[in-house]
Amino acid sequence: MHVRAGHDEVDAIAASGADVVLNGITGSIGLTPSIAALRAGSQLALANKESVVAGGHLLFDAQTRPDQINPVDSEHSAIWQSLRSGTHAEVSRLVVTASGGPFRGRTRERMRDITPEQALNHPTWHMGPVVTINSSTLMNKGLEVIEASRLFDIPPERIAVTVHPQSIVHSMVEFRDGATICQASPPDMRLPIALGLSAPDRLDDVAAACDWSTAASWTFEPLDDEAFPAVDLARRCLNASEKHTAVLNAANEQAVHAFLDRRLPYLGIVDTVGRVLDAMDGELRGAPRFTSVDDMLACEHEARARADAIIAAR
Ligand SMILES: NC(=O)C1=CN([C@@H]2O[C@H](COP(=O)(O)OP(=O)(O)OC[C@H]3O[C@@H](n4cnc5c(N)ncnc54)[C@H](OP(=O)(O)O)[C@@H]3O)[C@@H](O)[C@H]2O)C=CC1
Ligand SMILES: CC(=O)[C@@H](O)[C@H](O)COP(=O)(O)O
Ligand SMILES: [Mn+2]
Repeated sequence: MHVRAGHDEVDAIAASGADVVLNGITGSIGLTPSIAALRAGSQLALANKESVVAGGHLLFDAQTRPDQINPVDSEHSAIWQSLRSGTHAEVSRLVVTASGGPFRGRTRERMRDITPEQALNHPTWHMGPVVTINSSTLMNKGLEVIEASRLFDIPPERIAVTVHPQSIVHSMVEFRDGATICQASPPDMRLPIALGLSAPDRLDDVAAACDWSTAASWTFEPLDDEAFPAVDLARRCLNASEKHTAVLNAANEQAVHAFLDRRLPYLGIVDTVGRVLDAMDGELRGAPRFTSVDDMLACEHEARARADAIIAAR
């Protein structure tokens, strides 16, 4: 067996020219292997949403042919599958579903003393710590709106978010005639992962389908943007520039780790991200587009340093 480790080795493995490379790394550290896989001509099965959020055009410019990215994030896989029902010009809106996380229905006041243990208790999915905390703050949904807009070339104002606590409808596409097509299945990542690897073909018996022999309720409710401001913040970044979305993600990564280390209170996570964005806004608007991966890394480095300073000063 050959064991390889370290950042350069991850990039080298991604660049090996496999038919499909699945990127399931957490964080924007996943961008360079994504770029390496695309440049090598591999199909990229992408769970690492941070590649899209932090990399912006750097990711898409690395493609050697159209449609080289197979979305694996469950919502984006659902949209990708639903988009088979019509053309891009026929799409009216994308509707991204959110579980609402463990604190759905709470006011901000009732979220002041949340502990890492409480926030790591996702109601429907078993996932790694960073994405689980992001689901609880709804920052995951903010990142996913950015991801959807860029993957499917749909502007933010035509992407809705609806809270669906059962996580059965993984997202939907509304078409111009009023039809809505969704992809539904019990929450199980084996399905989008398998499709990401096998597309355009479907494999047999990957995961359980919905059970129609017992009564079930699927509910949908609006997102409470006051209690969960992360989606609005992400939309503002998406409208502003690709540098804003990279800063959003980098500051959030620092804040989530600080919360998990008990150096930051729960409400401080999104608050810190907002403060970093406010501090860097003028600078980002002055040069909104990345000139290179090094430029992206420098931008992220500053965002992380500013987030760390805000966290340390609290
Ligand atoms: N879990 C899920 O259901 C879903 C996850 N995603 C996305 O997929 C990604 C992974 O999530 P998840 O599997 O939950 O996270 P986990 O924390 O369970 O796993 C993260 C993986 O990333 C690896 N990793 C972290 N840092 C580095 C690094 N610097 N270099 C190489 N590898 C690294 C870890 O390796 P090691 O173990 O060696 O530390 C680990 O294998 C995230 O972007 C998440 O948002 C999207 C949809 C669903
Ligand atoms: C499984 C998956 O794709 C996660 O990103 C999931 O979306 C998290 O669920 P919520 O963010 O909706 O709570
Ligand atoms: Mn998701």
